[in-house]
Amino acid sequence: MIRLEHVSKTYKTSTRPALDDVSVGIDKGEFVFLIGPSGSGKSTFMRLLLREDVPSRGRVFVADWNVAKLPRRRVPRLRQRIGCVFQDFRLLNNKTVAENVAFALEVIGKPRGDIQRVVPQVLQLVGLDGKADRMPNELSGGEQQRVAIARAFVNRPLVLLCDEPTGNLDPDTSQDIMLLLERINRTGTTVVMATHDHGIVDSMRRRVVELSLGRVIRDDARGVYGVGR
Ligand SMILES: Nc1ncnc2c1ncn2[C@@H]1O[C@H](COP(=O)(O)OP(=O)(O)OP(=O)(O)O)[C@@H](O)[C@H]1O
Repeated sequence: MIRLEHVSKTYKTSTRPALDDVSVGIDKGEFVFLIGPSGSGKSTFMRLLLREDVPSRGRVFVADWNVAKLPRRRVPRLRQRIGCVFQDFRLLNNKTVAENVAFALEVIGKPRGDIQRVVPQVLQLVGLDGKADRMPNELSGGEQQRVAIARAFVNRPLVLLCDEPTGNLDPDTSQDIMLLLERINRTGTTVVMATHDHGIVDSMRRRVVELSLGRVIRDDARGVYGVGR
């Protein structure tokens, strides 16, 4: 589903590469934690998958797309198939919960009838039925993250990229969000999650890819965060 082949990325203003000869393959339906200290290259990894940037060297594949080679007009289609969830939720604060989720479908031109059918379904999936008409500021942080996950998932992406999705949440709420991400993963969606959260990585025992200074220094099938980090 995702393949990086000898990928290096050096930003113009930087001397050392943000990614340095990274080769990683992620199969459909995998759940992968991307860990490493601040500046190790996790966000760069995700940005290359979304074609927000292109590698300086090497090749990036998502599904069958050679991402860096995609014509510009095809990039929206790639991004439609990749859902994104962030630490700071990034909801539209002047729209209700249902409208936030619906908006993701409106912008890609989904028919109104489809939108009215699938939005309640996905809100139920994420445990927000009954909250469709609330505004984001009337929700807890965990609930806001559920809205963000619903919005990322409503179009059934191939891949869900989660950048520190529990970074603003307390441990119990974080566990609930992880259960939700696991449920989404069980639908066959590939999940890649960048995190600094030791507790979560250690409790889930999923694949762990660790970056350090832009290099993959560990790739464990059922990993933990690591001793002493
Ligand atoms: N747009 C940019 N221009 C120049 N250098 C950048 C840019 N984005 C990232 N970098 C550099 O690339 C390296 C990797 O950064 P990246 O954001 O990928 O790390 P990260 O692991 O996601 O960090 P964090 O955990 O803090 O989000 C860092 O040295 C960073 O300073």
